[in-house]
Amino acid sequence: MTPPPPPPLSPNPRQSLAASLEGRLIVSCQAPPGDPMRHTGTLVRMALAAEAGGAAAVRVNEPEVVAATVAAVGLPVIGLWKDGDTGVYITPSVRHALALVEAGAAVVAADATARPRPDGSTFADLVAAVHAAGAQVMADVSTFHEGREAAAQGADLVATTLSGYVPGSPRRTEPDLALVADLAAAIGVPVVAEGRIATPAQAAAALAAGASSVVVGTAITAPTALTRLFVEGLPG
Ligand SMILES: CC(=O)N[C@H](C=O)[C@@H](O)[C@H](O)[C@H](O)COP(=O)(O)O
Repeated sequence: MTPPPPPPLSPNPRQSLAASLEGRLIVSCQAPPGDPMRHTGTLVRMALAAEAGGAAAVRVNEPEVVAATVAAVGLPVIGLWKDGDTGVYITPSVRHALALVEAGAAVVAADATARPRPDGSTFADLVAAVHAAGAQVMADVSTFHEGREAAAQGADLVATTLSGYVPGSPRRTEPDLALVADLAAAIGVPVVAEGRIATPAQAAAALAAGASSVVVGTAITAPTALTRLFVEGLPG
């Protein structure tokens, strides 16, 4: 009797998530404090629209919104938890990170700059805790050095999110494609281009610079900021 065929190899979830994002768009569905769009049901609808439009994943703020998005949307959810707006405010502690995993985030995005974290932990502590809980980590960095360190500390993805937004990182109006290119040439984990990508051409340029995927937020999901841009562009 011929033996039964071996069971199919179980896919490595880490590799399969990275593969599902390769060359694709991630939509950041967030709204700042006080914005009329900052409403869980509204943010979930933004994520559904991103899914309908062909996005590969969504990036979502706060555990409650992560949980509601996971329940309604069939895409991987990259969760972050913004707490405050100075210093380390994107998923600043291990507690914040684990709350996002508990809410169903497949990936936790967290500040991976060298600045002190409020719970005294290191970025490596956060990576270890998130991995032990079964999720992956996207390191939000502002410089090449931080990106290389984050990869060495076990980050699964490195994103240019904080370039231009921390002390010592010059304010910019354009995406930091030089940082994308430098990181992509130097580190062995996927580099995500994020921050000020405002057009499809800029998204394509980010991929050409070596990004494995591209996050777009404001240009897709921020009607208040976009309205203001048009209003300020009018004469008088
Ligand atoms: C610096 C910071 O706190 N960035 C945040 C990170 O989650 C969001 O406010 C941005 O909207 C997001 O990075 C996407 O960028 P853009 O909206 O430029 O496409």
